Amino acid sequence: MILTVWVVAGPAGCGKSTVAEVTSKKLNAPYVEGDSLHTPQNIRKMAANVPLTDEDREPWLESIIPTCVETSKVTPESSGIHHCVVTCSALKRKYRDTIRQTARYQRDHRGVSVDVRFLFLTADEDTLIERVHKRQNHYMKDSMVFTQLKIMELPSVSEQIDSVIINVTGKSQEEVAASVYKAIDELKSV
Ligand SMILES: Nc1ncnc2c1ncn2[C@@H]1O[C@H](COP(=O)(O)OP(=O)(O)O)[C@@H](O)[C@H]1O
Ligand SMILES: O=C(O)[C@H](O)[C@@H](O)[C@H](O)[C@H](O)COP(=O)(O)O
Repeated sequence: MILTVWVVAGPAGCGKSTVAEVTSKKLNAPYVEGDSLHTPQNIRKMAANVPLTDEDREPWLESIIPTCVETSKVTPESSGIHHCVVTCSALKRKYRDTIRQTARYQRDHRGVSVDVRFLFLTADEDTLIERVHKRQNHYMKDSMVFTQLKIMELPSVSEQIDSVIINVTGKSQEEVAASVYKAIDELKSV
């Protein structure tokens, strides 16, 4: 049994939730909204325009894979290939490495084989600001985009084994979906 977790990553407004829905339909897989895994303290901080520290992010990042395993209802006895989709900004290499590490932990200590794949969405600053501004009922303010872009590290060449970068600037939702399907095919075969 293998569970592939598709992490739809990138800064606020890049289209994570939109792409996660498309990916979840394409793979007939459950979809976990990563923002729902934050502690109330983290949400209060972000709503007050205070960027999270790495210490704040750690328990959140560590909860991503276990939540996907639980949501997918896979156990060491399950058979076949399973998929789960989750949104998580995962802006820095070390955040993605934490997610990769928690996947290895599932295999080594829980007997559940988890592969992680990152669909990393990026867009120019103006696009992100405009989209976050339009988002309703969300705790993130548009100014948080600036701090996110400051710390963001696009997946490096050495991460190409499990990650694809998709620049969504100027692309319609249909064009983004087409790029996502292509990336899924590429990453399925590694
Ligand atoms: N390709 C696109 N072109 C234009 N608007 C988009 C596109 N993808 C998403 N949006 C819109 O941008 C806003 C942010 O998208 P969302 O999926 O919530 O991003 P995120 O989850 O990364 O914050 C939403 O209003 C959404 O409808
Ligand atoms: O779409 C968004 O509103 C953001 O991407 C949001 O998901 C936020 O990024 C995280 O909740 C954690 O914050 P960091 O990106 O600072 O780790």
